[in-house]
Formats: sequence, C-alpha cells, structure tokens
Amino acid sequence: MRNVKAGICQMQVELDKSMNLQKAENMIREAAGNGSNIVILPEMFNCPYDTKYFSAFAEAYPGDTASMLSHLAKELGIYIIGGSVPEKDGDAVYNTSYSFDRDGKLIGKHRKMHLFDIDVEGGVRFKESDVLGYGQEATVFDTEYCKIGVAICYDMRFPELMRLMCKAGAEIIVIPAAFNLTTGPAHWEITVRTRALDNQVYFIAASSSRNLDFTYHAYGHSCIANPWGAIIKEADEKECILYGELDLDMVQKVRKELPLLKHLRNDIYEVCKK
Ligand SMILES: O=C(O)CCC(=O)C(=O)O
Repeated sequence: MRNVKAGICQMQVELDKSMNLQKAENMIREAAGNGSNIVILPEMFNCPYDTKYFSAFAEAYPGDTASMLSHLAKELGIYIIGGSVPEKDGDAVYNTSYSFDRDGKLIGKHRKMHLFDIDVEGGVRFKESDVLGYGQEATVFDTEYCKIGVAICYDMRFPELMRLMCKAGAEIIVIPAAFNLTTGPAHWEITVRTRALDNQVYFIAASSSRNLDFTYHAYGHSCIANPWGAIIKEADEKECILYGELDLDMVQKVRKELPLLKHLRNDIYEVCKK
C-alpha cells in the first residue's frame, strides 16, 4: 500500500501580503497537524489574482514567501507544493510554483507555461501576458511516494503538457489554480476528471476561495480526481482545508486493467518534448 494524505488549503487571498503569508502558514500548520504528508496552496496565494498587483508583489527567489515555505516544510517534516506567486527575475515577472521536500529543499520550480489571455463576451476578460513571461519547461519531481507533476491553472487545459508529465512518470498531477465564475462552472470539473482519466493519475486542483472584494472572483471547488476519473473530494467556494487519501496502488491497478498508456499508437502519433 502506498498511501498519501494530501491537504489542500483553499485559502482566502487578501490585498495584504503579510496577512496572506500568515494565513498560509496557519493553514499549512493545521493541515500538517491533521496528518497531511503533502500540503498544497492555490495559485497566487500571496497576491490578489489581478495583473495590476503582480509586479508590486513579486519577489526574486529566494524571497520571504519561498523562504517561509521552505522553513515550514522542514519544521513540520512535510512536502509543500507552494501554490504559485509572482516571481521576479531581472525585468521579467513569472507566475511560479515552488515545491519543497521534508528537509525544506527546493525540488520543483514551475513557471506557468500557458498564459491566461481570454476575452469571453459577457464573462471574464484577463490578459496575463501583459505583465508575465512564459515558462518554458514541464515540471516533474521525485518524492518518496511517487513522481509528482506540477503545472498552474490554465496549463491544465493543454492535454499535451499533462501527457508529457505523465510520460515523465508522474502519478500525481497537482494544479494550483483560480478558475472564475464564467469558466469554473462550465469547465473546471470536466477538465479535472478528463486529465485524471486520460493519464490515469491522481489529479489535484487547488483553488483559492471566493473573495467578492476583488474584480476576479475565484470559483473555489478545489478537488481531487482519482485515476478512474472520479471526483473523490470537492470543496465548495468557501475557505477550508480539503483532505484526501490517495492510494497510489490504484494508479498501477487502473493502468493494468485498462492499459490506455500501453495502447497509445506511438508509431503514428506522439507527444514529445521539443
Ligand atoms: O482556464 C481557465 O478558465 C481559468 C484559468 C485561470 O484562471 C488561470 O490560468 O489563472
């Protein structure tokens, strides 16, 4: 039996960075205290999800935010997948996720690869590429449980990237996210379930909670889908910690019983890294 307990902190993000860091710390401590082996934060957990704030909130690595996550991972002896934060690198800003092991060592750094530039009539308009740079690499790292792939929100809409992570050995894919009230009800759950099913992985999507004080209203509904494509845990839109037990033997069982990954016609088509 290879079991992992995940704790997803669906935190309410505020305008005050230090409040956000304190909130994240409190929730991480609580999730660890309740037995989580891996604790996950949402996209842009230290900064409101609005392009006008990204540059002012950005930190070069290692800044206060990543340092805090590293120290907490070590002190609490847990893995932390630190949602995402605006990262400053020279003149550029990226939407970046840092992951730490039980010793507080940085084991993963993902810069969002697909920037969220959309304009839905009567719905949501957002243009990340006005202020953010593009990440260039898929992110998969080793843990003592299995390999884990991390990507950020809009990245999950691209099956090729998810497949690349699966091909690199990921048995869990984690997506810090913040869908909204236009695309969330329409596409959130179906995308989570489909990516889990396509790749026969546990798929964890971690949102912030809904804060109506801002212009961008997060959908919430953090959830976990299993390798069969079923949602095993789902939150509502309010602040909470969502816990889920992942039985990693199920990944191999499903892959054996329904060998989708073996049946790929790589002689005809293939998703590969350029
Ligand atoms: O894909 C979507 O509908 C939402 C994406 C998003 O909010 C993001 O990438 O931050």
